[in-house]
Amino acid sequence: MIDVDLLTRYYGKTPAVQQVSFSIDERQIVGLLGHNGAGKTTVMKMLSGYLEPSSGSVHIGGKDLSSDAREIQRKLGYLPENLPIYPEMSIADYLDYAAHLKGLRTDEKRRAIRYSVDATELGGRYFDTIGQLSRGFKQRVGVAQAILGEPELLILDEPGNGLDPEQNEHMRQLVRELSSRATVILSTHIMQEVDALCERVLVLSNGKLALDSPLAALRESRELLLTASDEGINLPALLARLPQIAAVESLDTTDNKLTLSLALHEGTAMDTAAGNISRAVVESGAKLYSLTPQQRDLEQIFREAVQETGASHAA
Ligand SMILES: Nc1ncnc2c1ncn2[C@@H]1O[C@H](COP(=O)(O)OP(=O)(O)OP(=O)(O)O)[C@@H](O)[C@H]1O
Repeated sequence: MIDVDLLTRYYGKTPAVQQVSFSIDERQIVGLLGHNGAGKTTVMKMLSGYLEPSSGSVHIGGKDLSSDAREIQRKLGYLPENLPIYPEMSIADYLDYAAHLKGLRTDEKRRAIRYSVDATELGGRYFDTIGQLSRGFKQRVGVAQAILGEPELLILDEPGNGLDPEQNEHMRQLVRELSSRATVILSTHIMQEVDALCERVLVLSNGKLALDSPLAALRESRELLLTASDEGINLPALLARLPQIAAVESLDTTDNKLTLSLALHEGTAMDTAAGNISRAVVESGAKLYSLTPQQRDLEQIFREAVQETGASHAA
């Protein structure tokens, strides 16, 4: 669906985005993450054809954005970070104008506007002037224009911006619904948003791609926490000899109870490892109290990815 190759953008001499490459399949929800100034908005502007790259290319649906921008933009919905919404217009007039810019014909236009207004729950404010709306409602108007005409690709720069928790949940449901027929790329600072919505994450750091991974692979734990009775056997040494175990760390030994952290080798199936570990503990004569996968902390993973690029950037 999207192929981005060595995308680079300078503002004067400042490199905002450097040699970013990735491909996204149809109907995925991909989160674009990064600290302030990491380059998210610059990437999104380039993907939507509103900013020219200094070098590199973007292909969408097999077409080159640099030569087929108008055609691509008809099938693309873009929610910019700072909405270029006209304060003196009513929602009705603005959406009519946005639909016209998208090249929708009269009959399609009416249907598309009705769908957008219903999906963003703007019906009750349809004839209100945009300038009088709250930040959250303005954001919804921005989303309404982005989804006009059922785009195949949606680029949403901080869609949760300015929304209260209830509106945010509604937004997430809408994004999930839209993703049944569109590819969605959204930028966010909020980890719960990524957790709740995204199948894949791209992390930008200092304009470079620091991480590109399915979320499930990031969540996958390679550590188990074990508690067992302390029967005077050297359980850490015994478990360290199991082929699935890369390292054993003793966390606590109180009240005749051992707490161990067990790191598995890469590629080891959690079920196989857990079966072997529990068998080894029981056969040693100790009582197994618990054996649970340790949750990987997404915030921590992102921090590490950003630190690594920061280090290589500074080097
Ligand atoms: N028009 C501009 N002129 C000069 N520098 C710019 C311009 N727009 C962005 N930059 C710089 O490019 C870098 C990337 O900015 P960008 O807005 O893409 O980051 P971001 O990840 O979207 O940040 P935020 O989360 O704060 O919106 C920053 O160093 C920023 O200062």
